[in-house]
Amino acid sequence: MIPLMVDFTGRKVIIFGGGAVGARKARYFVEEADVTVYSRSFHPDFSSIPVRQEVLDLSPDAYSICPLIQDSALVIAATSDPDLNNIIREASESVHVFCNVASGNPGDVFLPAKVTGKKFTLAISTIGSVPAVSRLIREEMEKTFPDMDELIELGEWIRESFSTDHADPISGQSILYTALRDPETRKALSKGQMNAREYIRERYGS
Ligand SMILES: C[C@@]1(CC(=O)O)c2cc3[nH]c(cc4nc(cc5[nH]c(cc(n2)[C@H]1CCC(=O)O)[C@@](C)(CC(=O)O)[C@@H]5CCC(=O)O)C(CC(=O)O)=C4CCC(=O)O)c(CCC(=O)O)c3CC(=O)O
Ligand SMILES: NC(=O)C1=CN([C@@H]2O[C@H](COP(=O)(O)OP(=O)(O)OC[C@H]3O[C@@H](n4cnc5c(N)ncnc54)[C@H](O)[C@@H]3O)[C@@H](O)[C@H]2O)C=CC1
Repeated sequence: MIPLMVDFTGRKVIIFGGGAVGARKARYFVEEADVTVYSRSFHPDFSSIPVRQEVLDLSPDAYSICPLIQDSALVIAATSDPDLNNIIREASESVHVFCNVASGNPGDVFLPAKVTGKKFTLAISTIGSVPAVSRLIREEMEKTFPDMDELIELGEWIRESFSTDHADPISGQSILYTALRDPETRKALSKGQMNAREYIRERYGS
């Protein structure tokens, strides 16, 4: 399994199954992708998720599923019937489209737990074994890096303000590398961007 960040803008995501799990997956993609959900019933959460909802009783044969997924970027098999989900997975494979499977044989795509800010995304996965651990790690990351966006903004400023050949005399590493690892930087940052910049100018400025 190889992690990637994928741009789904303008891409089609097809979800089969409109239960709680289908709704969670729809919410995961809806901000970016063009999402259609096929199901014979829809969870109430769908009333607040702007996706195309198609009422359909799916029969367990790949031939009827293939036309629905042909030009999609990702298929999600989230019905409550693992056998049907497996058939959706096989249909996806036959038209060379990636497939995520909620229950049944594992698909070839897993959805991670994620922490997202303005300038970053952290994704955590146990590749299907214990999703509760992914959630635990996600919560730990949120506690450890509440200032991630601030840190990135500071990093951008350091890169603009110091030339790349200006190394820290003590560590010999670049200012960017050293200042981001300096615990005093994080302390200063907790009092604001200007405070952190002032600290870095004093500590690392030439
Ligand atoms: C394979 C995968 C499907 C996929 O690829 O989409 C999958 C499958 C299953 N999840 C199940 C249960 C739970 N899922 C969670 C939570 C999350 N599950 C997510 C992803 C994934 N879940 C993918 C693998 C990701 C990985 O490996 O890390 C997260 C990360 C993202 C998301 O989907 O939102 C989200 C964390 C969100 C957050 O950050 O909070 C919790 C914990 C909780 O909610 O507290 C529980 C209960 C405890 C437990 O069982 O661990 C069950 C058993 C169903 C049953 O039989 O009851 C299955 C089915 C099976 O395992 O067969
Ligand atoms: N991947 C994950 O993160 C998790 C997966 N699961 C598994 O995901 C599956 C779905 O879970 P829920 O959404 O809670 O189930 P659910 O029963 O609430 O929803 C299933 C949906 O599939 C539809 N459906 C089933 N057969 C159909 C058919 N032949 N044609 C058209 N629509 C059909 C139903 O109408 C319903 O809308 C379950 O097998 C569950 O064990 C459960 C928890 C977490």
